[in-house]
Amino acid sequence: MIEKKQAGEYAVRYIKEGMTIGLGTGSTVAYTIEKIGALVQQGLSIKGVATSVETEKKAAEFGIPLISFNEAEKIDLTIDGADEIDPQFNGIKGGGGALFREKLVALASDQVLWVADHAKLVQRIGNVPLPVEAASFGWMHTGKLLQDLNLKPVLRKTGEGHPYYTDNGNVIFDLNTGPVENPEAMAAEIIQIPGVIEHGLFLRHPDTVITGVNGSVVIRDRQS
Ligand SMILES: O=C[C@H](O)[C@H](O)[C@H](O)COP(=O)(O)O
Repeated sequence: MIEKKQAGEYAVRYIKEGMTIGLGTGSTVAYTIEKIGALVQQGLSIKGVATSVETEKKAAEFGIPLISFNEAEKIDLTIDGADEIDPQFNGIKGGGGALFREKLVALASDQVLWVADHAKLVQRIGNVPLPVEAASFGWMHTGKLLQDLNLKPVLRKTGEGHPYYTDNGNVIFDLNTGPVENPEAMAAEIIQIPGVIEHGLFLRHPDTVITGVNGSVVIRDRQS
Protein backbone atom coordinates (compact mmCIF):
# COMPACT_ATOMS: atom_id res chain seq x y z
CA MET A 1 0.00 0.00 0.00
CA ILE A 2 1.50 3.29 -1.13
CA GLU A 3 0.65 5.25 2.06
CA LYS A 4 2.43 2.70 4.24
CA LYS A 5 5.43 2.79 1.94
CA GLN A 6 5.61 6.60 2.02
CA ALA A 7 5.43 6.78 5.79
CA GLY A 8 7.70 3.80 6.35
CA GLU A 9 10.43 5.05 4.06
CA TYR A 10 10.26 8.65 5.29
CA ALA A 11 11.12 7.53 8.83
CA VAL A 12 14.75 6.78 7.93
CA ARG A 13 15.37 10.54 7.84
CA TYR A 14 15.37 10.42 11.65
CA ILE A 15 18.27 7.96 11.74
CA LYS A 16 21.77 9.21 12.52
CA GLU A 17 25.11 7.49 12.17
CA GLY A 18 25.98 5.22 15.09
CA MET A 19 22.44 4.94 16.46
CA THR A 20 20.93 1.84 18.00
CA ILE A 21 17.49 1.52 16.41
CA GLY A 22 14.48 -0.38 17.76
CA LEU A 23 12.91 -2.08 14.77
CA GLY A 24 9.14 -2.49 15.09
CA THR A 25 6.97 -5.12 13.47
CA GLY A 26 4.41 -5.09 10.68
CA SER A 27 3.80 -4.23 7.06
CA THR A 28 4.53 -0.48 7.39
CA VAL A 29 7.81 -0.72 9.25
CA ALA A 30 8.82 -3.42 6.76
CA TYR A 31 9.35 -0.55 4.30
CA THR A 32 11.53 1.22 6.86
CA ILE A 33 13.62 -1.91 7.36
CA GLU A 34 14.12 -2.32 3.64
CA LYS A 35 15.22 1.32 3.33
CA ILE A 36 17.57 1.04 6.32
CA GLY A 37 19.08 -2.03 4.67
CA ALA A 38 19.80 0.01 1.53
CA LEU A 39 21.45 2.75 3.64
CA VAL A 40 23.57 0.17 5.45
CA GLN A 41 24.74 -1.13 2.07
CA GLN A 42 25.77 2.45 1.29
CA GLY A 43 27.87 2.65 4.46
CA LEU A 44 25.52 3.76 7.25
CA SER A 45 26.67 2.29 10.55
CA ILE A 46 23.79 1.48 12.93
CA LYS A 47 22.67 -1.44 15.05
CA GLY A 48 19.14 -2.79 15.17
CA VAL A 49 17.14 -4.36 17.98
CA ALA A 50 14.29 -6.45 16.58
CA THR A 51 10.87 -6.57 18.25
CA SER A 52 9.86 -9.92 16.76
CA VAL A 53 11.21 -12.98 15.04
CA GLU A 54 9.57 -11.73 11.83
CA THR A 55 11.50 -8.45 12.04
CA GLU A 56 14.70 -10.25 12.98
CA LYS A 57 14.44 -12.28 9.77
CA LYS A 58 13.59 -9.27 7.65
CA ALA A 59 16.43 -7.18 9.07
CA ALA A 60 18.91 -10.02 8.51
CA GLU A 61 17.63 -10.41 4.95
CA PHE A 62 18.41 -6.73 4.28
CA GLY A 63 21.83 -6.88 5.92
CA ILE A 64 21.07 -4.83 9.05
CA PRO A 65 23.45 -5.68 11.93
CA LEU A 66 21.40 -6.81 14.92
CA ILE A 67 22.07 -6.99 18.64
CA SER A 68 19.79 -8.46 21.28
CA PHE A 69 17.71 -6.18 23.51
CA ASN A 70 19.92 -7.09 26.48
CA GLU A 71 23.04 -6.16 24.56
CA ALA A 72 21.74 -2.67 23.83
CA GLU A 73 22.97 -0.21 26.44
CA LYS A 74 20.29 2.17 25.24
CA ILE A 75 18.07 2.55 22.24
CA ASP A 76 18.25 5.91 20.52
CA LEU A 77 15.22 5.63 18.29
CA THR A 78 12.44 3.10 17.77
CA ILE A 79 10.41 3.08 14.58
CA ASP A 80 7.19 1.08 14.70
CA GLY A 81 3.71 0.81 13.21
CA ALA A 82 0.32 1.08 14.92
CA ASP A 83 -3.22 -0.17 14.45
CA GLU A 84 -4.99 2.99 15.66
CA ILE A 85 -3.85 6.41 16.87
CA ASP A 86 -5.95 9.12 18.51
CA PRO A 87 -5.18 12.88 18.64
CA GLN A 88 -3.57 12.52 22.10
CA PHE A 89 -1.20 9.87 20.64
CA ASN A 90 -2.87 7.01 22.49
CA GLY A 91 -2.61 3.96 20.30
CA ILE A 92 -3.53 0.33 19.88
CA LYS A 93 -0.80 -2.04 18.78
CA GLY A 94 -0.42 -5.78 18.49
CA GLY A 95 -2.39 -6.63 15.37
CA GLY A 96 0.65 -8.69 14.41
CA GLY A 97 1.05 -10.14 17.90
CA ALA A 98 4.31 -8.34 18.73
CA LEU A 99 3.00 -5.90 21.35
CA PHE A 100 4.97 -7.19 24.35
CA ARG A 101 8.43 -6.88 22.80
CA GLU A 102 7.38 -3.69 21.05
CA LYS A 103 6.36 -2.10 24.33
CA LEU A 104 9.55 -3.12 26.16
CA VAL A 105 11.80 -1.83 23.40
CA ALA A 106 9.83 1.41 23.00
CA LEU A 107 9.94 2.15 26.72
CA ALA A 108 13.74 1.82 26.63
CA SER A 109 14.01 4.27 23.72
CA ASP A 110 14.97 7.93 23.78
CA GLN A 111 12.67 8.64 20.86
CA VAL A 112 9.70 6.75 19.42
CA LEU A 113 8.41 7.24 15.91
CA TRP A 114 5.22 5.64 14.57
CA VAL A 115 4.63 5.13 10.88
CA ALA A 116 1.17 4.44 9.52
CA ASP A 117 -1.26 4.97 6.70
CA HIS A 118 -3.73 7.80 7.20
CA ALA A 119 -6.63 5.41 7.94
CA LYS A 120 -5.06 4.56 11.31
CA LEU A 121 -5.85 8.05 12.64
CA VAL A 122 -9.09 8.02 14.66
CA GLN A 123 -10.83 10.34 17.10
CA ARG A 124 -11.22 7.56 19.65
CA ILE A 125 -9.33 4.25 19.76
CA GLY A 126 -11.16 0.93 20.07
CA ASN A 127 -12.66 0.36 16.64
CA VAL A 128 -10.09 -2.36 16.07
CA PRO A 129 -9.78 -5.24 18.58
CA LEU A 130 -7.44 -4.56 21.48
CA PRO A 131 -4.82 -7.36 21.71
CA VAL A 132 -3.91 -8.70 25.14
CA GLU A 133 -1.02 -11.14 25.55
CA ALA A 134 -1.72 -13.75 28.23
CA ALA A 135 0.20 -16.70 29.66
CA SER A 136 -0.60 -19.94 27.86
CA PHE A 137 -0.92 -21.67 31.24
CA GLY A 138 -4.59 -21.52 32.12
CA TRP A 139 -5.53 -19.17 29.30
CA MET A 140 -9.15 -20.31 29.52
CA HIS A 141 -9.30 -18.90 33.05
CA THR A 142 -7.64 -15.63 32.08
CA GLY A 143 -10.16 -15.37 29.25
CA LYS A 144 -12.97 -15.83 31.75
CA LEU A 145 -11.61 -13.05 33.96
CA LEU A 146 -11.54 -10.75 30.93
CA GLN A 147 -15.07 -11.82 30.06
CA ASP A 148 -16.23 -11.14 33.63
CA LEU A 149 -15.11 -7.53 33.11
CA ASN A 150 -17.23 -7.47 29.95
CA LEU A 151 -14.15 -6.94 27.79
CA LYS A 152 -15.42 -9.43 25.18
CA PRO A 153 -12.23 -11.44 24.63
CA VAL A 154 -11.75 -13.66 21.60
CA LEU A 155 -8.81 -16.06 21.61
CA ARG A 156 -6.66 -15.39 18.54
CA LYS A 157 -6.30 -18.48 16.34
CA THR A 158 -4.17 -19.55 13.42
CA GLY A 159 -5.67 -20.27 10.01
CA GLU A 160 -5.84 -23.94 11.04
CA GLY A 161 -7.93 -23.07 14.08
CA HIS A 162 -5.23 -23.64 16.71
CA PRO A 163 -4.43 -21.03 19.36
CA TYR A 164 -1.99 -18.43 18.03
CA TYR A 165 1.23 -18.33 20.04
CA THR A 166 3.41 -15.23 20.26
CA ASP A 167 7.20 -15.21 19.98
CA ASN A 168 7.15 -15.46 23.77
CA GLY A 169 5.04 -18.63 23.81
CA ASN A 170 1.94 -16.82 25.07
CA VAL A 171 -1.58 -16.53 23.65
CA ILE A 172 -3.44 -13.41 22.50
CA PHE A 173 -6.96 -12.36 23.35
CA ASP A 174 -8.47 -9.76 21.04
CA LEU A 175 -10.88 -7.62 23.05
CA ASN A 176 -13.89 -6.18 21.25
CA THR A 177 -14.14 -3.15 23.48
CA GLY A 178 -15.67 -0.69 21.04
CA PRO A 179 -14.58 2.96 21.36
CA VAL A 180 -12.57 3.35 24.58
CA GLU A 181 -13.70 6.36 26.63
CA ASN A 182 -10.95 6.17 29.22
CA PRO A 183 -7.82 4.38 27.94
CA GLU A 184 -5.91 4.86 31.23
CA ALA A 185 -8.69 3.22 33.25
CA MET A 186 -8.95 0.35 30.80
CA ALA A 187 -5.18 -0.21 30.82
CA ALA A 188 -5.17 -0.32 34.63
CA GLU A 189 -8.12 -2.71 34.68
CA ILE A 190 -6.56 -5.16 32.23
CA ILE A 191 -3.01 -5.25 33.59
CA GLN A 192 -4.10 -6.24 37.11
CA ILE A 193 -5.64 -9.52 35.87
CA PRO A 194 -3.48 -12.52 36.82
CA GLY A 195 -2.34 -14.25 33.63
CA VAL A 196 -2.20 -11.05 31.60
CA ILE A 197 1.33 -10.35 30.39
CA GLU A 198 0.74 -7.08 28.52
CA HIS A 199 -1.89 -5.21 26.53
CA GLY A 200 -1.77 -3.29 23.29
CA LEU A 201 -2.74 0.10 24.73
CA PHE A 202 0.22 2.44 24.25
CA LEU A 203 -0.80 5.64 26.00
CA ARG A 204 0.47 9.11 25.02
CA HIS A 205 3.24 7.13 23.56
CA PRO A 206 5.07 8.14 20.34
CA ASP A 207 7.04 11.38 20.12
CA THR A 208 6.21 11.65 16.45
CA VAL A 209 3.63 10.10 14.12
CA ILE A 210 4.30 9.99 10.38
CA THR A 211 1.36 9.14 8.18
CA GLY A 212 1.21 8.68 4.46
CA VAL A 213 -1.66 10.45 2.73
CA ASN A 214 -2.43 11.42 -0.86
CA GLY A 215 1.07 10.94 -2.17
CA SER A 216 2.91 12.71 0.64
CA VAL A 217 3.52 12.44 4.37
CA VAL A 218 2.15 14.32 7.36
CA ILE A 219 4.35 14.64 10.43
CA ARG A 220 2.80 15.23 13.84
CA ASP A 221 4.78 15.77 17.04
CA ARG A 222 3.25 14.96 20.40
CA GLN A 223 2.15 18.03 22.34
CA SER A 224 3.54 17.85 25.86
O1 LIG B 1 2.04 -6.53 16.46
C1 LIG B 1 2.13 -5.76 15.52
C2 LIG B 1 2.39 -4.34 15.58
O2 LIG B 1 1.92 -3.67 16.71
C3 LIG B 1 2.21 -3.57 14.30
O3 LIG B 1 3.09 -2.50 14.38
C4 LIG B 1 0.80 -3.06 14.05
O4 LIG B 1 -0.10 -4.13 14.04
C5 LIG B 1 0.70 -2.29 12.71
O5 LIG B 1 0.95 -3.13 11.64
P1 LIG B 1 0.89 -2.68 10.12
O6 LIG B 1 1.99 -1.72 9.90
O7 LIG B 1 1.07 -3.97 9.36
O8 LIG B 1 -0.45 -2.08 9.88
